[in-house]
Amino acid sequence: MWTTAKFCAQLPKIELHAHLNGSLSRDTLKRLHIMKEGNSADDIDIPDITKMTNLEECFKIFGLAHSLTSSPEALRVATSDVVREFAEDGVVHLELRTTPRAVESIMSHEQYVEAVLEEATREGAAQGIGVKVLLSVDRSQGEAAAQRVLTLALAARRRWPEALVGIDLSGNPRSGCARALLPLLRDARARGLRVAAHCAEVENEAEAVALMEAGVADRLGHCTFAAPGAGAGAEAAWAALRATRLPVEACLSSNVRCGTVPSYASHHFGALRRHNHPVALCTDDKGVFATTLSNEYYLAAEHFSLSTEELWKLSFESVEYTFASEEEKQQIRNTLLEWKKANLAQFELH
Ligand SMILES: CNc1ncnc2c1ncn2[C@@H]1O[C@H](COP(=O)(O)O)[C@@H](O)[C@H]1O
Ligand SMILES: [Zn+2]
Repeated sequence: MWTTAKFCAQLPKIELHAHLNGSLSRDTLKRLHIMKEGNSADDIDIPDITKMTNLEECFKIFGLAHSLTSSPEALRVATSDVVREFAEDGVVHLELRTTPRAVESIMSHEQYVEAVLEEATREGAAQGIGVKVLLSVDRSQGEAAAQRVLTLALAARRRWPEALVGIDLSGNPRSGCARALLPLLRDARARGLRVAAHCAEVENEAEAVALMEAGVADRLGHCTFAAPGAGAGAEAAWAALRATRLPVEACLSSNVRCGTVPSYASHHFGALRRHNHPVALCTDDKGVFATTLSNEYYLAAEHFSLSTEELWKLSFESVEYTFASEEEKQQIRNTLLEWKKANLAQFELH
C-alpha cells in the first residue's frame, strides 16, 4: 500500500514553471564548482535555505548558480542534470525557462541559448520526457535586454521549432517595470510565441492588473497578491485574475520560503481551487527551495486535504496549460490515463 508521499512520487507530473539556474541541485553545484576550480577546490559554501525568509535572500543564491554556469560546458552539465532530475522525480513534461547570459570572451548570448536548447532536447529524448524551453526576460535589465531576448527566441525557434515555445517575464519583482515591457510581450505573442509572466509576486496592484488586462500572457506565475485576503489592492487584482481565466503556476514552497505567503495552509492555491480557477503546481526553483515537484504535490495533499483522485486530476488538468502541441498533449493525457488504470488499487487505498 502506497503512502501519499509515494503516490505523489509515482504520479506522472507536469512541470510548467522551473528556472534553470534556480533548479540546480547541491550535487550539480558541487560538480560545477569542481569543474571551475579544479579537483583540489575547497568545499563550496552553499547558503542554508532553511534560514531563508525573504525574496532578497533568495535572489542572492542565484548569484552563486550564475557564477558556476558561466561557460557553455557548465551550462550543458547544468541543463542535463536538471532535466534528468525532473525525469527521476516522475515529471513527464517539463517546461524549463532561463535568462540568456553572455560572459565576456567566454560565452555569447547565442552560445548560451545553443547550449541549453541542445542539451535540453538531447537529455529530454534520452529520458523519454517532453522538454520545452522558454527564454526569460529579466525585468530588472530593462527594455533593450528584453528586446534582445525576443530576438534570440525568434532565432532559436527557427533552429529548434519544437522545443523553443515562448518567453517568460521574471526577475526581481521589486526592480524594473513590467508595464514598460507589455508592448514587447504583445509583439512576442503576435509572432506566435507563448508568454508566461510572473505576476503579483509582491504587492503591486497597478502592475498586476495592467499585466492581466493587457491580454499578453498565456499563463501567470505566482499571483500571490492577487488573492483574497492578501492585503491592499489584492481584491481588485483577484477580480481581474478571475476575469482572465488564465492558468496560475502555483509555487507553494517558493512563496512560503520567500515569505510572500505566511503559511502553506493559507496559500492562495486553496482559493484558486475553491473558485475553480485553473491552477498547476510547480517548483519555481527546486534547488534554491530544496524541493521536488513530488514534494509540492505532497504539500498540497497535506495542507488542502486532497485525495489521490484530486491529485491525479490536478496533474491531468495541467496538461491543458502546457505549451505543447495538441498531439503531444494527447500523448501526455494517455500516459496519465494508462498510469491510472495500472494503479487503480493505489487510489482506492487512500
Ligand atoms: C523566487 N521567485 C522568482 N521571481 C522572479 N524571478 C525569479 C524567481 N526565481 C527565479 N527567477 C529568475 O530566474 C533566474 C534564475 O534562473 P536563470 O538564470 O534564468 O536560469 C533569476 O535570476 C531570476 O531572474
Ligand atoms: Zn519563477
